[in-house]
Amino acid sequence: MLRVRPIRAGDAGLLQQISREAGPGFTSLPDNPELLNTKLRQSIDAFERTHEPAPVTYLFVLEDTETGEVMGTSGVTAAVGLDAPWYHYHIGTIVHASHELGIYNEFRTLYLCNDYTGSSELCSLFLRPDSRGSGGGGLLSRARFLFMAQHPERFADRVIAEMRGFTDHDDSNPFWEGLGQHFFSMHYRKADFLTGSGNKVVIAELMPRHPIYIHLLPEAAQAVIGEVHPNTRPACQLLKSQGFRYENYVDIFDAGPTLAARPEEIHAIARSRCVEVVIDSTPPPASARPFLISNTQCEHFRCTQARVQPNLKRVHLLPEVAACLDVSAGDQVRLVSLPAAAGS
Ligand SMILES: CC(C)(COP(=O)(O)OP(=O)(O)OC[C@H]1O[C@@H](n2cnc3c(N)ncnc32)[C@H](O)[C@@H]1OP(=O)(O)O)[C@@H](O)C(=O)NCCC(=O)NCCSC(=O)CCC(=O)O
Ligand SMILES: NC(=[NH2+])NCCC[C@H](N)C(=O)O
Repeated sequence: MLRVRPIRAGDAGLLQQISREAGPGFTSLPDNPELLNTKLRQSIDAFERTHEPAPVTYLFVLEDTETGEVMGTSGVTAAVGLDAPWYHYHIGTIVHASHELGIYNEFRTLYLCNDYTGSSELCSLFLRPDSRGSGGGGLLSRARFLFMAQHPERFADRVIAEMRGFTDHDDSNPFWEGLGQHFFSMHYRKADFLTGSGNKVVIAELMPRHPIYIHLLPEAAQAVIGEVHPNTRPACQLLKSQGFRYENYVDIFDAGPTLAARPEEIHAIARSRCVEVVIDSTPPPASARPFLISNTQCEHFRCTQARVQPNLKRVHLLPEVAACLDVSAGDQVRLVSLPAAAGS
């Protein structure tokens, strides 16, 4: 069975492999073994010791319980912008009009801002390419919501996700070429790496702070504002189907869109509930529907998908599903129903 669990020291190799495979724009996992090991250690520490919305990242992995193979990651930072400013461009409107001359013009502008300060941020969603298209990506993405529903005191009252922006075949980004490049004379790949290595603030301080009129940017730069990387469309779709929306905030380097939602608007958080486990070897009835199910632990968090038919108080789990979740009869599990296509 596939399950999501917190990352452990033994998963260092997977993190490194993913950071190499993901390429530029996957800012949160830069290709640098030392930085990745620090992220891994901080995540282990966060599960064990942090109890409030602090600038710590919880990292999860997708594991095949039969083979022990790990094939993907996802993460959530409990609160961003509390130790260093967290920047976005907000797309606004400025009107220039002269009644006298009969001229009226609306211009779209980019405003540098810190509006998402203090939010929780979903990040680091990646499934190894040969495992895609079979439901693992959905499990990795949504498992975080059951964790957040179970441990709400650790997270903020707004959740965001910065979607990776568009890149050309040569790994360049037209928005960066049209704007950031003028202030740094550095390839997007390098600026992106510096950002992921914790230098985002240094870079941001060198970015223009005054509103930028979008129509003065090169057309290629304008065209990718709010556009996601083609490989990131499934990640975007997974969040939109959970209630996330684009509020006209984009990344200051590659103009990728940021999605946002309140926890109570996120379907898997708002609709999930806890029930008691009954272990039962009888196969579930044909009418059983796919559910996302997790245990209620923190550092021993486990989450999987299975067809079940819970009532208000209890759910019958096959022994292998209970083993996958590390739960026994009488324990509580948290569950929420999935779209029919997601849990096969
Ligand atoms: C994102 C994942 C993990 C998703 O895994 P899979 O590709 O297996 O997903 P899937 O199950 O096939 O599809 C998930 C949902 O997307 C839909 N879908 C598939 N292809 C699509 C496309 N081209 N355009 C729009 N929607 C698409 C499917 O119908 C399904 O929707 P339904 O469920 O509605 O049927 C993977 O694609 C990946 O590793 N991508 C490359 C890395 C990346 O760019 N990661 C995001 C970085 S941005 C980030 O990390 C922040 C966001 C975050 O952390 O969540
Ligand atoms: N616009 C961006 N490149 N933002 C960073 C997006 C990448 C993604 N959120 C990550 O976890 O790495």
